Amino acid sequence: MKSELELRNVQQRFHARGVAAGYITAVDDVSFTLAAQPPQVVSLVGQSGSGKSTIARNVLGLQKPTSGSVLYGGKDIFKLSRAEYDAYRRDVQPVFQDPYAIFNPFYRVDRVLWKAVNKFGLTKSRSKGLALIEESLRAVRLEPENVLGRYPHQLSGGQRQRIMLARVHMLRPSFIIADEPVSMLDAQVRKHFLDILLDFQREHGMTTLFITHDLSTVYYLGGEVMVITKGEIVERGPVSTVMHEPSHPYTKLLLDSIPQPDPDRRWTNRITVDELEDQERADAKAAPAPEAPIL
Ligand SMILES: Nc1ncnc2c1ncn2[C@@H]1O[C@H](COP(=O)(O)OP(=O)(O)OP(=O)(O)O)[C@@H](O)[C@H]1O
Repeated sequence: MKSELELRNVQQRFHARGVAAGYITAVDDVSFTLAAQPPQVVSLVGQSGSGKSTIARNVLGLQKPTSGSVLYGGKDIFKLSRAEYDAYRRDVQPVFQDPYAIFNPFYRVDRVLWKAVNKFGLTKSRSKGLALIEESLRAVRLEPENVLGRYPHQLSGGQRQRIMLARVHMLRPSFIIADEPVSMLDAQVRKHFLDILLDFQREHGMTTLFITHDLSTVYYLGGEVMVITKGEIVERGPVSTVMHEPSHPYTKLLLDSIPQPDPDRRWTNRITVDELEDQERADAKAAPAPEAPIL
């Protein structure tokens, strides 16, 4: 049975100097569910510092929330048995922004793929392992002879990212947690990467949580989107609805801040959270005063 990933009232605080409380709340009472079936793409979009990566780290079990829980198949991931944890680690796969940090510069890139074959016991035979690696490289539109045997610095950023996707393809997880995976890639390579994720959804039934600050990427992927600001998810819905009829003022500001590719229309709408607060204060002032309670 395919599992479900759920965040239930997750709060993440970090100690911080120079703030009165002595801590900041990076993630504030966040709850959402990601279903493995039907496979879906859910984007989590928000500005820098809004808490996106912290949520990714919570989901991946890299950071235990201060309170609340992360559930996989209904069980708290921080309380899994060894065997359950191993199953979870295989079924929920990360893809990060900078795969260069994951590759060891002294080893050929093949090692990352062989490690997955061996760690998860995909096959014991070397020839079958190689066949699996080659099949997965082709699935992410890489020619094995062009990448195998090379060192990480001999590949482009887009090729390194696709090697990480080949690893995902071999493991066939139910969930991919992709944290800003395309922000360092140019438009063409970015599109390739997103198309592969969409293939994974359609052909292999994988659900992706796609973390980004870029609304055009969210638009391209489709599916659902969750909008986060200051650690709180303020809106969730189908991408087309949220983009065309945003219900939260922050989402409206985020949409207004998309640069226009028109040289005659200069992009002046820079968005800041302070600006949002100013606008909220102005709205509050403009709103009619609440009626006096009838005593
Ligand atoms: N380990 C940590 N210790 C202290 N503060 C942290 C830690 N990790 C994150 N933070 C703070 O928590 C807040 C949310 O950070 P987070 O990295 O989750 O945001 P983000 O939306 O992913 O930003 P970006 O898009 O820039 O990566 C920020 O104020 C950040 O400085």
